[in-house]
Amino acid sequence: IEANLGPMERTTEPSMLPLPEEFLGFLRENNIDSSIYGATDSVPRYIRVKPGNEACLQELEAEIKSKPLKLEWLTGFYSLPNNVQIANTRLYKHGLIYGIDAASGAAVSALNVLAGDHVLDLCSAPGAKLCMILEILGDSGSVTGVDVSQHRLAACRTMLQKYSLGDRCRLFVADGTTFSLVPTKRINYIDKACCSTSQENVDVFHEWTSRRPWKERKKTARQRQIGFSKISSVLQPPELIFYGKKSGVVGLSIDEVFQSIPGTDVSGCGYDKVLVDAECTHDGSVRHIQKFEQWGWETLQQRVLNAERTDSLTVLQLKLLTNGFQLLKVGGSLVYSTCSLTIAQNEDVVEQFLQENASAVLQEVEGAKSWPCRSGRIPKTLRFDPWTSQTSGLFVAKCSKILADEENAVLANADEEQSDHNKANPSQPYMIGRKISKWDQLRAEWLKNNPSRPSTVGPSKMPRVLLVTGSSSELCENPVGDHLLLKSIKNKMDYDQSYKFYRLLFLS
Ligand SMILES: C[S@@+](CC[C@H](N)C(=O)[O-])C[C@H]1O[C@@H](n2cnc3c(N)ncnc32)[C@H](O)[C@@H]1O
Repeated sequence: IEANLGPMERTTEPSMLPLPEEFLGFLRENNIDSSIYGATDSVPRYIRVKPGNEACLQELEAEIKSKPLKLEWLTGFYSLPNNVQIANTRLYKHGLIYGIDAASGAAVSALNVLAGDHVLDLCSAPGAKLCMILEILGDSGSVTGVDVSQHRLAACRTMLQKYSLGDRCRLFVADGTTFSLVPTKRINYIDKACCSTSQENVDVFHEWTSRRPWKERKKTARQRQIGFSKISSVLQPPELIFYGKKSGVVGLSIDEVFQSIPGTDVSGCGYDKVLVDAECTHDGSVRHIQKFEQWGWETLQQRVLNAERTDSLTVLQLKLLTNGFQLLKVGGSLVYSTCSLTIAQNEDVVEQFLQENASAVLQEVEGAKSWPCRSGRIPKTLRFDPWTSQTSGLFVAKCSKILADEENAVLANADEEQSDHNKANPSQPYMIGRKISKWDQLRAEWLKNNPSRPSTVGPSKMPRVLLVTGSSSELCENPVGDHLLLKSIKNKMDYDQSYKFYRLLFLS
């Protein structure tokens, strides 16, 4: 594994921390070098400066008596000696700088957020990455932050308010594995028939305030509950704990904001960018591990290493990644990151996800060639660690959502097909695209060049079967139309199955 990961520049010095035996066992099991916990002194403290406030850094320098060093590889980031405290400085108190590790900044940068994007941050609390996304977004688009922990998300809300970044943000306490709300701006694209919108609820969201009377909050919660039972079968409805003036919520009815899109329909109206900064064992976060010195090393076993927790974590990570991808629009990008250095929580999760999702394609992270990080075990994935990067440990993988390859090929020939189609004699069989010759050779080459997308599915190596069917080569104006087409194919398959032509085990 180490050979695949590439060399980690390190010393053989053991950790200076009195790590407990169970933790050392966990590190050995996962091939993680315990000396990273001795590298804490060489990992600087990083700050990000709100764009346009770089000139104030001289004032910071005078206050902390140390010069912030500009990070050449990451815009807006500066490093400080790790023993410097910024909490009492004017810039920090006025929300012009905030602490965020450079590796975390790289994960956000990998997302390549553009003006106007609608972004989903599926595990957003306490919110450093969310703040950075909002800063990059500026005055367009929206960000939806989701976290299962109410108190952590409340801290995130405080952060947004302190840094005056909440205008385009909405925050939901919800389970990221089942969250299913798309950006409200995209709702027009959805066939209203699939999401019943009640006309009885005429109440709309007014500007958010933390001082809404208790009665009003209760009324809203009750209406939302009613709306939800009509719209979706999700058991625990998301709780909206904050929304900014331009987050797309103000002026909408409860039904409109809590419109849940069933299953695969989301592709046409989903988010442009999704960040899944998943819950993990935090073993790469050297500062986090250091804190157990104060919290007591015995709690590390229960908080980090509990076997039940670590086993179910990979299941949770895969579910978060899968649901995040489900909510991504076709053509959008998703970044999966964790602050664990284990293979199980990173490459293994990504590999399994790619096997199960044919429309997910791993992408090279733009600009990463100049970043001080290593490649993960899967090409195109990145690993940051204290020795190589002088940052906390972080794994980053980026993927995009494409139409299935075959559909792409059909689209590429769309013009050609269109003219053929116009000339076609309806009594003759209709052919899509060019005739494919040398099929077996092409297939073998493709499989060799795409090892992450094998011809089999899952550990039992079921063959992956592609069913090609045909319809008009013009895309349906409404994405639901294409979904209905897929449903009609499934009906045909079910019919075949019921007559035992073949057994339908998977349909993706
Ligand atoms: C690594 S932290 C995220 C850090 C955050 N992105 C930031 O930059 O500050 C992981 C978060 O995932 C949240 N989490 C755990 N299980 C979740 C779930 N099922 N759905 C959504 N969030 C979850 C945790 O509460 C925690 O806040």
